[in-house]
Amino acid sequence: MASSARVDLDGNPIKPITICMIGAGGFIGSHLCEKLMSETPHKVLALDVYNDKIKHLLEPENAHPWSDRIQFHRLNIKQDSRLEGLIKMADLTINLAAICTPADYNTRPLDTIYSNFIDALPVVKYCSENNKRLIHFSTCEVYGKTIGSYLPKDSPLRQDPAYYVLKEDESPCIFGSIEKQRWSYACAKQLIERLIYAEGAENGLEFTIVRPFNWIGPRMDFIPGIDGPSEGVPRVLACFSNNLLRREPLKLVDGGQSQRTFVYIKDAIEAVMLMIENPARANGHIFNVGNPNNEVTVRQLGEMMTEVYVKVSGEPKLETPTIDVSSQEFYGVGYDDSDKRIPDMTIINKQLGWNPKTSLWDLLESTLTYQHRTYAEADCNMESKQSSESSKKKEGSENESSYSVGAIAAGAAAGIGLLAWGLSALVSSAGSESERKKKTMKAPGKDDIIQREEFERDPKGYFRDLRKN
Ligand SMILES: NC(=O)c1ccc[n+]([C@@H]2O[C@H](COP(=O)([O-])OP(=O)(O)OC[C@H]3O[C@@H](n4cnc5c(N)ncnc54)[C@H](O)[C@@H]3O)[C@@H](O)[C@H]2O)c1
Ligand SMILES: O=C(O)[C@H]1O[C@H](OP(=O)(O)OP(=O)(O)OC[C@H]2O[C@@H](n3ccc(=O)[nH]c3=O)[C@H](O)[C@@H]2O)[C@H](O)[C@@H](O)[C@@H]1O
Repeated sequence: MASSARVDLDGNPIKPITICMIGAGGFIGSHLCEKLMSETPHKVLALDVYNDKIKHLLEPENAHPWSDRIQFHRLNIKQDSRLEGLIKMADLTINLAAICTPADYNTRPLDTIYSNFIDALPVVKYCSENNKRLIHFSTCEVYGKTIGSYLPKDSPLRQDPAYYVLKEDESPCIFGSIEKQRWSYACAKQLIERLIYAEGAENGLEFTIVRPFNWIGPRMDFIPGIDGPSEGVPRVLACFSNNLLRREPLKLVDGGQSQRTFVYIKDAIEAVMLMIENPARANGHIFNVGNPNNEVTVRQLGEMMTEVYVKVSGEPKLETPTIDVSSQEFYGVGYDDSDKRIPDMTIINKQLGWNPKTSLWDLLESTLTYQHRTYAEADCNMESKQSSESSKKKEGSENESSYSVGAIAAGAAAGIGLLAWGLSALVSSAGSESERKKKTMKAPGKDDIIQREEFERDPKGYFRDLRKN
């Protein structure tokens, strides 16, 4: 609970501050808001186009002790004159807003570049001009590919950490050619990092840059056809969760050979909290935030998620749990990939004493338990539609076990995540006859459908119009 006796890493009392959080309604923002509300006295001005992932923190009927400490402002930072005023009202701005799903980088490169560079410019400018501290969310993708990936496949140097460990102050940023539009995101993020760094050097902007390395957990992205467009392609955790929920084989892009390190969102949020509350130690730094101990190939991730899902759902494993797809088929022309991402932890360790704690198995178990409860148990099987009322009651009475009360309460009571683009999604699996199953999904909230439908009708036009402004 919030307490006035809280101290920073140097033993100084932490004063309550006001935070302007842009992109507060997203995956990371929702977890950060939850943490700030439940464990600190800080105030949050939460800015986003959507708020469905933080609705459970905002609803007055829940009579939260923090209701006077969080205020939602529905605005698009591309075109809203309220932005500067909100930044001025706060002590600290945290910018999370971005297009950050790889499926968009090569198919909507203009929107990706505008979102990650142009739209962030006014935020940096207002912070610099008004002497406000900025924590900006960049990405591990700024490192691009490892130096080792350019060595011959059988070179022993590929095993040498000097050729693959990614260091904030030493590693180069290695992207593919311009035709490989995958790198539009990384390149835009790199340039905004350079701009922020230059504002610090020339104009004294107090900044911290965060480079997340595949943070995963509950509420990440969307499940296509349930709380996102049926043709949408989210990040890998949601892609694989979707396949598992629908009893379809997991799709391994180009054989699933790329390697990633995954960190649990709750561990990563601890690192952000340390940055927020220790400005003297965090200002002027770029921090890798990841878990070097949780490295797997995407194929191994798929296999582990399959095993964990069998455990948490009680459903049998598919006869064919994975299939290979080419990146061109899955993402389209211009896709490319980061081969390996091991974060060096020296700087964050030295400055903030932070270390990740949760193993990959544990974080997948808690995340897939959430996914299963939120999505699978909210579905009604076609064949047993009549019994849906009793199952809804069961869903409402579920107790929280491995994840936060807030998240589960949101999933169960408010149907969080179940916003839906359509009233129902009929899904048939690609497995054997016994595994085949049809599902209808729960009805979404009316406001959410209207908002999302507008965007889904013409996402390109939506962003194109905004660019004109
Ligand atoms: N999740 C990760 O592991 C990860 C990894 C690397 C980098 N990041 C970076 O962290 C940040 C947050 O990521 P996330 O995973 O929470 O993504 P997210 O998509 O869940 O959240 C981003 C939020 O920003 C909002 N937003 C986008 N454009 C906006 C605009 N113009 N005006 C107002 N709101 C807008 C979106 O509505 C969304 O709620 C991003 O900058 C992303 O590039 C995340
Ligand atoms: O999370 C991060 O740290 C950063 O990396 C992500 O990029 P990436 O890891 O490539 O994105 P994912 O969608 O999570 O894909 C991971 C890997 O799984 C593969 N994949 C994805 C989806 C799928 O169904 N199957 C599959 O094999 C992809 O090709 C890729 O190799 C995104 O760019 C950002 O959210 C973020 O900046």
